[in-house]
Amino acid sequence: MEEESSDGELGFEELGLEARILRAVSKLKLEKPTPIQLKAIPLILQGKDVVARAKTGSGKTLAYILPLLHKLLADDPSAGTSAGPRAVVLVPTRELCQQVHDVVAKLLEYCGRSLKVVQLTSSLSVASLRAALVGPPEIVVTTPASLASCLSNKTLSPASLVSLSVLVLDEADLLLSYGYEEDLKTLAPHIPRSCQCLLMSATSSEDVEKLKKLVLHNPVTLKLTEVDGQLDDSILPNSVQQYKISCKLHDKLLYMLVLLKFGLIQKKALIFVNSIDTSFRLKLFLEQFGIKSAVLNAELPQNSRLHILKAFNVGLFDYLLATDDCRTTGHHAGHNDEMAGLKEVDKSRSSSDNKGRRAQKDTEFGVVRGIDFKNVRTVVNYDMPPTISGYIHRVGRTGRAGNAGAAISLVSLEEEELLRSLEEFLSENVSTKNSTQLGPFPLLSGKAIESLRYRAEDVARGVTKIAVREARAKELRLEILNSDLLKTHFEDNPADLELLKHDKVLSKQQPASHLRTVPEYLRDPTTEAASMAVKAARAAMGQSTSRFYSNRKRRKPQSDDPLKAFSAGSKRLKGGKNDARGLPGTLWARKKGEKRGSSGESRGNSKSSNSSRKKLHRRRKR
Ligand SMILES: Nc1ncnc2c1ncn2[C@@H]1O[C@H](COP(=O)(O)OP(=O)(O)OP(=O)(O)O)[C@@H](O)[C@H]1O
Repeated sequence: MEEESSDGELGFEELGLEARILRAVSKLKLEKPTPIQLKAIPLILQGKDVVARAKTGSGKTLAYILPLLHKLLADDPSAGTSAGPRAVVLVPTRELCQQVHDVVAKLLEYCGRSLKVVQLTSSLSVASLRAALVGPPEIVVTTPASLASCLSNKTLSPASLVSLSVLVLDEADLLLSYGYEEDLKTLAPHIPRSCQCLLMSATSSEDVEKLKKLVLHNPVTLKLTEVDGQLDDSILPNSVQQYKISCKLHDKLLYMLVLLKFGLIQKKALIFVNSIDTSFRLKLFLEQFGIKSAVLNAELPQNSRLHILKAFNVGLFDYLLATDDCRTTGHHAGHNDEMAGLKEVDKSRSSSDNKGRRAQKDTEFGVVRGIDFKNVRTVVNYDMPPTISGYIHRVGRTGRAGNAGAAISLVSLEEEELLRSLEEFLSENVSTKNSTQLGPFPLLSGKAIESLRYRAEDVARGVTKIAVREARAKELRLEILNSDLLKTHFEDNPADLELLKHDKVLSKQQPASHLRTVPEYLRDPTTEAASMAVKAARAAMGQSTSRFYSNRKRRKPQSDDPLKAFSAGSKRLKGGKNDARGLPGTLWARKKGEKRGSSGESRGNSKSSNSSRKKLHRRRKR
């Protein structure tokens, strides 16, 4: 990789990790450490407190987990059991608890030694917390609130933290904005002085500084800028191309329809909206045109959310409409401070109101922040996020681990101010790399938009406020009904993801069949060529090797990008209309060997799950 290429050809073997970990890494099919892993792992192995700041999707999780496991595995098993956990990983959301827990569990399985890892979240009863802490487990993954409540309700005695040898604050830039300041202050005095503390974050902010002071001792600070001694200030992966589309607010449904119906964006796509109602409006609208999608928001029960994330990750549906928790209704952050967005968020959440909010709403939930979505090729901002940090976290859900991705923002007149601030921020804070600029989206022609306008406006009129309210209530009812059953069912059959469909049709009326296809007379040859370009790009999979896998310097020809090679204003693709060879080496090609719905999870163990399946189906029919 050009900008992120790292120290020569160093591999995991040269970082000082022990053999069992190296075996696990190779089973995970990781070829080379990412830049942040290269820098952080040796320092952590030396026992230093480390603050690691690296962009979204850069592999920070393994940067701390691998040396953490090394340290625990190296301990003498004959030394007897310790009073409490040896390592605690603090994350801001339950989804992240699950994610980090799963990564650790997988590695431990491959390492072949039975260290115990548990996750503690506030959804667990005191009895379940007690059961989880029996042993005690060597590794606990939790939110600050859950750990603090374990201490206060005595499920974990403060004295047992004396055996703590590693504490990790993951997604540190989010921990305070999620309202955990008081919890962290409660925990800090119980952390032994000898405990090694690690702080991982995608961005820097006053919050990160505060946390650093609260728990770290004389840490080494790593910023991506310092990796390789190269100037790389980007806070977003350079493999993500950013685009903007200006349109009227009431035309957003139409624009979205054109992008999806004409296949102008690469799947899978994560589409962000700022309110739950908007996500249902969009869903109801799209399903009239035969385009299925699922919604994800903080209102859904936790089991459903986890299931939706898993189903999306394995490719059971292509479009996920996510309402993220922007935590502010105010305007964007000032552009001079990188994390001003988060500060603004903080102001809106004084610590005194955190407890109240937690009771009303599931605040251990962030929909997407830090979540490692697999193979998301496009992020769409249907609504512009109200803060710059929100933009960075959204866009960071694509282009992960050096894969190619695109971020497209639909910008209405009302949102132009936000866009201006964002662009100003990017130009002031980010180096001149092309990926940091928002260019016009080239595959969309005025003709394509007008061709679907009449139909779109007609259907949009039918998606009334009442229809949205009903669909939202129906979805919630169904998901609550499913939630408990999902829990027991998936404990027994974790791979049985297809059992529930999250992209089911919610409209009362079945979509009209004539809206599913675009008739010949509405088709626009230029847009069809653009659509073919996208398809060809997708078909040209296997050409793109993750940037992290290669330490060799690679050239990235601009013309490899179909969005650059093609403009809706021109009639032809450079390199031939249907010529997949002339298409995307980088931007839109899928990762080698990647197949739809085959991210390593099988499609279900049908025998053992038949009765649960029937039960679930009976419930859903009712
Ligand atoms: N050395 C590696 N080679 C290839 N892929 C890797 C490597 N290390 C991690 N990955 C993959 O990169 C993806 C992103 O990693 P991770 O979730 O740790 O990113 P992150 O830096 O924590 O991002 P965020 O700040 O958004 O949470 C994951 O799918 C992970 O499996």
